[in-house]
Amino acid sequence: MPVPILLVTGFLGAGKTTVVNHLLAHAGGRRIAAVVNDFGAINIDAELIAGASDGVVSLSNGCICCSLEGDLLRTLATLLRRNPRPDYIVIETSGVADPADIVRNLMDPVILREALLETVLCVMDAATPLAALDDALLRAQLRAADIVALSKLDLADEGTDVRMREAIRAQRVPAVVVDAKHGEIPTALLFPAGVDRAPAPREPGPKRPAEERFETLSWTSERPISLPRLQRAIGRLAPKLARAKGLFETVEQPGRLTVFQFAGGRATLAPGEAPAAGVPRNRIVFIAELGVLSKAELDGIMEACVAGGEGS
Ligand SMILES: Nc1nc2c(ncn2[C@@H]2O[C@H](COP(=O)(O)OP(=O)(O)OP(=O)(O)O)[C@@H](O)[C@H]2O)c(=O)[nH]1
Repeated sequence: MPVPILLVTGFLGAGKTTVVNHLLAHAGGRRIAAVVNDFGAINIDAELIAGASDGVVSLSNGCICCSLEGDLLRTLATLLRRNPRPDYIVIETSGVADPADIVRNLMDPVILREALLETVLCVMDAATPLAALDDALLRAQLRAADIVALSKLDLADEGTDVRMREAIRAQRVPAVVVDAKHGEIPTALLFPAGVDRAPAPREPGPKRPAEERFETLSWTSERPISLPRLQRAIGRLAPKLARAKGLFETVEQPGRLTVFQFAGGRATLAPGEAPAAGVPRNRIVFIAELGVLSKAELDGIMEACVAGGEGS
C-alpha cells in the first residue's frame, strides 16, 4: 500500500506548523513523518515542531516548490526506506509555495509507487483581509486545497467565520472549509483513506513561474536581547514585515530561549527550551516583500536590541 501524504499549504504565518504540531500530538500510535520546509537559511520550523526528533525532516534554504525539487524527492525516498515505514507523511510547505508545483513534483514515478498525495490542506488565517483573497499566490493555495482550515478564529471578530467562508466560496474553491482553532483538525479528516484503499493519483495542474516576491533576512547573535528594546525594534520593523519568527535568549530570562512569532501583524512571545549547543543563541528570520527591507537596516535595528548594543 502506498503511504498517504498530507500536503499542508497556506500563506506565511497562517498556522501551518500549529496544525502539524497538533496532528503529531494526536497521532494516536500512527507513525507520522513530517517534512518541514522554511523559506530562508535558518529552518526555525523544525525546531518549533514539538518534540522534533528523527520523525521530522527539515529542508532549509529555499522553497520546496521551486529550488528544492530534488531535495524533497530525496527526502521522501529516505523516509520511505525507513524500517518500519511511516504510516503517513506530512509535508509542510513554506508560506510562499504554490502547491500545484509540489503536487507536480509528487508525480515522480519512483515516489508514486510508494507514496500518494491523499489530502491538500490550506490553512488560512481567518482574519486575512478579504481583499487579500485576490492575491495570486493565496488563490493558488486555496484552489489546490481539498480542505481549507480557518485558523485564529479565537482572535477574530464575531461574524468573521461566516464572512470568510462566503469569500472562499465566492472564489469557487471546491474545498471543504473547517474551523481549526490552535491547529485542531480531526486526524480522520486529514487521512480519510482506510487501510484497504489507496489514495487516487491527481492532476498536477499547469506549470507556473516560481514566485519571486519575498526575501528572507536572517539575524543571529550571541548576546541576550532586551525585551523592551525588542518591542521598539518590532514596532519599527512591523510595517515592512510579512512574517518573522525566531528563538533568542533575553536579558530578563537568561538560560532559557524565548520563541518569537510575528504573523498577521501580531507579535507574540512564548517560553522555549534551553539554548542548544553549536548554534547561535539568537536566531530570527524576517520575511519581507523583495526590496522593502535591507540587511543593513535590519542589522542596525536588531543590534540595538542586544545588551551592550547601540542605545544601551
Ligand atoms: N490565537 C491563535 N494563534 C494561532 C492559531 N494558529 C496559529 N497561531 C499562531 O500564529 C503564529 C504563526 O503560526 P505558525 O503555525 O507558525 O504559522 P505557519 O503557517 O507555520 O508559518 P510559516 O511557516 O512561517 O509560514 C504563531 O504565533 C501561532 O501560535 C490559532 O488558531 N489561534
